[in-house]
Amino acid sequence: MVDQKPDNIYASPLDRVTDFAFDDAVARVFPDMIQRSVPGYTTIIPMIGLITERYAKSGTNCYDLGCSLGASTLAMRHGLKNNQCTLIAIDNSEAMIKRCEHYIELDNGVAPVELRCDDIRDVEIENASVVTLNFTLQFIRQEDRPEMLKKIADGLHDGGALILSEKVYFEPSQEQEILETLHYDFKRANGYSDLEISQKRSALEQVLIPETIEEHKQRLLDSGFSSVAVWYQCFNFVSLLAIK
Ligand SMILES: C[S@@+](CC[C@H](N)C(=O)[O-])C[C@H]1O[C@@H](n2cnc3c(N)ncnc32)[C@H](O)[C@@H]1O
Ligand SMILES: O=C(O)C(=O)C[C@]1(C(=O)O)C=C[C@@H](O)C=C1
Repeated sequence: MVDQKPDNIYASPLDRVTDFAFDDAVARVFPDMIQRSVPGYTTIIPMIGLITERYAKSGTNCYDLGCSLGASTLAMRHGLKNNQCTLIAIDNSEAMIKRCEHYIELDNGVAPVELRCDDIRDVEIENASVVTLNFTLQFIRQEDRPEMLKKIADGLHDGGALILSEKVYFEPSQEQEILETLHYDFKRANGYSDLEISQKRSALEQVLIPETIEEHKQRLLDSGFSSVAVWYQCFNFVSLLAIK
């Protein structure tokens, strides 16, 4: 078993809250952290498998960009049971990749998985039928996002799919306030204290930059995708399916 712990990273008062990073401490608590923090995560993961099954084509590559511990990777792998594809999972956090290796070893899927520790902005996307960005693009600098999405669209075959899950924000601000409040209610219902919520909020402020659903849709269309649908939303977390 890979050792994993409950998330109490922000439970005690910190003198100074530093920027959130995907380091060893986060990697150790990550399964607990993401499930308790992202409304709908436990629904989105199996649906990534289902979407992969529909769009994957034998003889192509499937990519999971920002794979963390491989939850989305393994969902994709299970969706590949009827296809001969190579699954390429990439993350630039060494702590995540080291642990991800163990989770992949423990899994009984058959599709070969290539695990790479690399910056997804620097890797080539080629001969692809399915690409997943499950809560990763939000951590990429905004000015780098158009090029990243254009590279993905260029690397996909016609009819190929990008699954893009993101935290989003809303305009007008009243809508934002309602959905953000419900997100914090979700965290509280999952056992996070007000202190944990506020310290994590400060840690993420400069690191996780959400955009509106409209901005995401327009940029995907501008990047070369022919259609974009929101297939899932819970509060301020959404998942889009973009088809080339
Ligand atoms: C919220 S997690 C992704 C969760 C994962 N996809 C899942 O479904 O469980 C975001 C991941 O993106 C990775 N990441 C952020 N920026 C990256 C970059 N430029 N290149 C590669 N990975 C990156 C982080 O290290 C982190 O593991
Ligand atoms: O928005 C928040 O408050 C979160 O905790 C979200 C979020 C995410 O969307 O990735 C941020 C960091 C961790 O990876 C887990 C969850």
